[in-house]
Amino acid sequence: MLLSFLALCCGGAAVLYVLYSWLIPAAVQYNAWLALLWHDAIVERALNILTRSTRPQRLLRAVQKKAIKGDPQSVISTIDYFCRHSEWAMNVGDEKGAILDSVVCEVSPSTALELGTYCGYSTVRIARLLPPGTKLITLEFNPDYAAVARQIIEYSGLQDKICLVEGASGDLIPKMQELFGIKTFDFVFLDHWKDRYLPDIKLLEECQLLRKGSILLADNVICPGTPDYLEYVRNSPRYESKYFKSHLEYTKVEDGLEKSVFLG
Ligand SMILES: C[S@@+](CC[C@H](N)C(=O)[O-])C[C@H]1O[C@@H](n2cnc3c(N)ncnc32)[C@H](O)[C@@H]1O
Repeated sequence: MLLSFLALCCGGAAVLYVLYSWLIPAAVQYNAWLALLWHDAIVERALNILTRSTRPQRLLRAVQKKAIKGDPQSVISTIDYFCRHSEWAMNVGDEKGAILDSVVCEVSPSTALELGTYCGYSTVRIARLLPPGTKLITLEFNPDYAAVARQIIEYSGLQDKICLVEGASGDLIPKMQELFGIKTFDFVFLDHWKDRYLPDIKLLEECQLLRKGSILLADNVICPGTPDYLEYVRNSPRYESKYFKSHLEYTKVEDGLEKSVFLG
């Protein structure tokens, strides 16, 4: 009796071990729907309850513990390591980040806007490549995320190159001229909620914040996806658009960035 009970327990533990350490990680690496459900709905909530902290707070602690203060590259590598080995997070990530880096270097913008800061990963990534004198304006409407992002930006030593504004893109875009004296943006990185991409570039157009040659770079155009935005930039005579194939951050699920040149 005791022996069969022990065998049952061992069998159950073995099944759980195989599920947790092999089957689930393999499934979430390759399936978009499972990846988002597992990382965002299950693991994040469970860890929030178990650790009585939020994912951005855990990410910030990893940076404060492991990254070199004042070294943006070390902050970026620490976040990537944390997201690959401890806990996934919705940063643009290292793979798409390399594409982002090459576009920022190519544009070398004098004025730059980011929609969607989250913990400041892409903000630090972009700001470290900006020419002297350029300030990146980044918008975030979640005050808890903005508070973490401020500390990560400060830790990376790039606070003089970044202006984090708390609020919704739809409210702030029309105020760019009044708040910052911006006439047009050379570079815009879109990485906020996906249903806002299209209304916000139309707003940027309406507010005349795009000039001939302005570059828009949009993340997650495949996963979770931005079909209305893609349809617009790929078919409008006002844009010349190109897709950069990659993967959803820290997974093998297809995702990519859409680079669109505003033609005026
Ligand atoms: C995918 S995350 C950004 C990730 C970040 N760009 C990175 O790569 O490190 C999207 C962020 O956009 C913010 N957000 C979504 N819609 C927004 C809006 N309309 N205005 C401002 N922030 C928004 C969310 O709160 C979230 O923090």
